[in-house]
Amino acid sequence: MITVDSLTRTYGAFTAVDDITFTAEAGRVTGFLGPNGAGKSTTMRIMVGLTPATSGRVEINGQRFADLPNPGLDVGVLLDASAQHAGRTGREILTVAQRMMGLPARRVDEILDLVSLTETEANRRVRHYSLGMRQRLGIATALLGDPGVLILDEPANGLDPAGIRWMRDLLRGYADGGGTVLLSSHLLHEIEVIADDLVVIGQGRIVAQGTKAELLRSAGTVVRTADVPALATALTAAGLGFVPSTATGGTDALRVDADPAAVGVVAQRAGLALAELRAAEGAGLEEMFLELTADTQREGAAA
Ligand SMILES: Nc1ncnc2c1ncn2[C@@H]1O[C@H](COP(=O)(O)OP(=O)(O)OP(=O)(O)O)[C@@H](O)[C@H]1O
Repeated sequence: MITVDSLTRTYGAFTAVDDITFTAEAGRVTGFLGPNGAGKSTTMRIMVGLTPATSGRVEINGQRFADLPNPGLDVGVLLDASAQHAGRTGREILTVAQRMMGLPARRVDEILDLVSLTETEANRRVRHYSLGMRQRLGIATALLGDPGVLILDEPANGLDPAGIRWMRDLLRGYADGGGTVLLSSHLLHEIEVIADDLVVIGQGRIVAQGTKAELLRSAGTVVRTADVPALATALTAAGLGFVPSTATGGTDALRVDADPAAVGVVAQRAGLALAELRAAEGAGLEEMFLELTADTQREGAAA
């Protein structure tokens, strides 16, 4: 379990992480989601002692990272897959880590097998690795000490669809076995399929958090009709909030902050024919993400 308590990090007058509090639970995959520059990497760097917090604290299974005697046995970390020594082979990098953690030599072969890096690939220098291979090696290093907690910053970056699927299955199995997984992404779709819980951050502040199911539920209803202005008038008269929806791919839809039954009643009373009426679910989460972070984005749209 990872506990983040009132964490703040400032750089001069700039607040990169602004009083954030959340928990990543054991047995669950927690997605840490936010647009570029939101503060995800800074938070993760603080978690593993690479950046000091200005205030607040982080505990990993009840202990500060700095107090863990052999951190690799408690927490696996992948912050930047390209930050590996380019002149070493994958096997050498894992062997150094294996020795530092005091693990048996056979663990290197086990882990290479687990991340599907072949013998030939393992003996190649990292400068010749593709980004996807670097991610696999980074995940291998994180998993080497069989830790109970994984902290992964954008781990799907550079993986092809089969690689993403592989990683998803691996992390799912890890969490199902009782592990804690915290993974960040600025891509909602990447995280939506794998996360059980979501923490959404924008401009250093948490803008939403909860189980994925809860956040999906709160996404409302997508409703499509040929006469959007009339529907908008009826919804306003009924006191229901709404925004234009892109979920249907057209401009003839709204997303309403109410359940489908309530929206259906409003439409029926207004004598409007509906082409579509459904819970917003996955599509709604994307809109919610864009909406939640719209005020706080620095670098344009998130996905
Ligand atoms: N050492 C530093 N000095 C000054 N500002 C910094 C420093 N490190 C990070 N920042 C700023 O803090 C903010 C948060 O950066 P961070 O890297 O944590 O964002 P992020 O959510 O990980 O973004 P991305 O998805 O782009 O990786 C950014 O505006 C960044 O420029």
